[in-house]
This record gives sequence, C-alpha cells and structure tokens, in this order.
Amino acid sequence: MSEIYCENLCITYSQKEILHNLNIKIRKNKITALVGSNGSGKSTLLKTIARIVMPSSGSVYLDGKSIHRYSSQEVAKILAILPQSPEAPQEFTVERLVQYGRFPRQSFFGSLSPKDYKAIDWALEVTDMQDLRKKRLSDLSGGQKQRAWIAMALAQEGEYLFLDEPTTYLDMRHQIEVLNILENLNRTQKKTIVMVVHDINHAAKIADHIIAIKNGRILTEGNTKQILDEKIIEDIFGVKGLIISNRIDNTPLFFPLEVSYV
Ligand SMILES: Nc1ncnc2c1ncn2[C@@H]1O[C@H](COP(=O)(O)OP(=O)(O)OP(=O)(O)O)[C@@H](O)[C@H]1O
Repeated sequence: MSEIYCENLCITYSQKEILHNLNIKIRKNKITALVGSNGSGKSTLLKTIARIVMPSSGSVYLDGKSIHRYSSQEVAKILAILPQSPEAPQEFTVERLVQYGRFPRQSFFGSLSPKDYKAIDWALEVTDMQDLRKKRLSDLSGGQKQRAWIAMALAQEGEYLFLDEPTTYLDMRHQIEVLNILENLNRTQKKTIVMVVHDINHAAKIADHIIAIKNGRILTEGNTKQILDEKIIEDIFGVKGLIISNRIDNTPLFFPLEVSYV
C-alpha cells in the first residue's frame, strides 16, 4: 500500500501564497474530509496532493519520493481524482467514459484486455450503473452522471480516490446515494478516500478524519467527535449553531442558526 504525505507544502498563484506550510499525512484505508469556507484552499490542496498543481515550496511524497517526479501515468495507477466539474463530450456513453479510467493501465496498442473489461464491469456494478452503461451522458440525471464519473475513477483501480465536492448539485437522495457508495468502497474495498466536502454533516457521516482548512492553513483536524463542536465550527465557517444528537445512533449533527461576526 502506497504512502502519501506532504511536508511544508506552500502553493502560490500569481505571486500570492494560497497554502502556507502544510504538513499532512493521508491516513491509509480511511476516509478523510477536507472542510472549510469558500476560497480557503481545499481544492488547491487536493489538486496538489494529486500532482496536478506544482508546489512553490515543500513537497508531496508518494512512497518517499516527490510525487512530481513520477509520470502522470505512474500516479494514475495509484490515485484517481474526480475534479469539481468534470467534463466529457455529452454523446459519450457511460461505458465509454468508464473505459477512459483504464487509460493509464492500457497496453501500448491501446486495446482493452479482458482485465480492463473486468475492471469496467466491476466499476459499473459498484456504482449501480450496469443498466445505464449504454446511455449517453446527455441522457443522465445529475446523480447518475456523478455515479458515472465515480465509476470512471474506480476503473482506474488506484488505492486512492480523491473527490472534489462529489455531492454538489445533487438532491438530498442522490447526495446520500453517493456518500453510501463512497462509504461502501472504503469499508469493503479498503479504498483510501480524500474528499472536499461542504456539508459538515456529510463529513461527519462518513469521514474517519476531518481536516479543517482556513485561509490556507490547517485550522484543526480530528475525528468527527472532535470537530463537531459549536466553537470549532464557528471558527471554521463563521456560523453559529447547535450540535444535536442523531437519535438513531447518537452521532453528532450540526444545525446552523446564524452568521457569526466575531
Ligand atoms: N488557477 C488559479 N489561479 C489563481 N488563483 C487561484 C487559482 N485557483 C484558485 N485560486 C485562488 O486560490 C484560493 C483558494 O482556492 P480554492 O479553489 O483552492 O479554494 P476552495 O477552498 O476549494 O474554495 P471553494 O470552496 O469555493 O471551492 C482562492 O482565493 C482562489 O481564488
């Protein structure tokens, strides 16, 4: 199992430092949620860990070597990233999209092997997309589309799955559906998942570890019980509210009340 961590990570855009000196170790076989207000640097952090953005100083290490010294194909065999608004030609079928997930593993001749077909079938099965595999992306609902993209990322068969706001734009039912798929993937396949999530209750529902980013720094990190705290959430999001208890399993939930101006 590969190991990913970052040391003294700084990111600069147009001479402005966005992320300042971050040290993070990704917990293997766990779900980590990155939370924080708009513009705090969550997506930038996710993209840097996934080798898409180059740090201005510090490094992301994959098995002890800077991730930026691996080829993109080597990295793609280990991690798959689903960006915030992925795009593909709308006439693509689900199957065709998912096939692209096999790209880093395909032979020089680019033809799909029985192993590729097996991985594609598995990814469609896990995301409950088998019946929709011949449908065009243009004919899918938002929730189905998101599942198709998750299937594509899964077909890569990496140990790590990085997702940027996978539940955004989905209605409540589809949000829960996607969270359940991710939770199952982690619990049954031991996938290590790192996801940017806006809804703190979603993070609390499935994450083993929550990292709160504020102004490009780690404000705090911990498990659900440690982070689901009225003062901490006010600090992260600038919102006052109440921690209430889910009467089914007593897990904490945050109920927002008002904007905090402190
Ligand atoms: N390519 C870019 N060039 C210049 N500045 C950028 C670029 N991408 C992001 N930024 C800036 O970096 C900061 C962090 O952005 P980022 O998208 O990482 O935040 P975020 O926490 O993911 O926000 P959101 O929750 O709104 O998606 C913001 O101020 C943003 O404007």
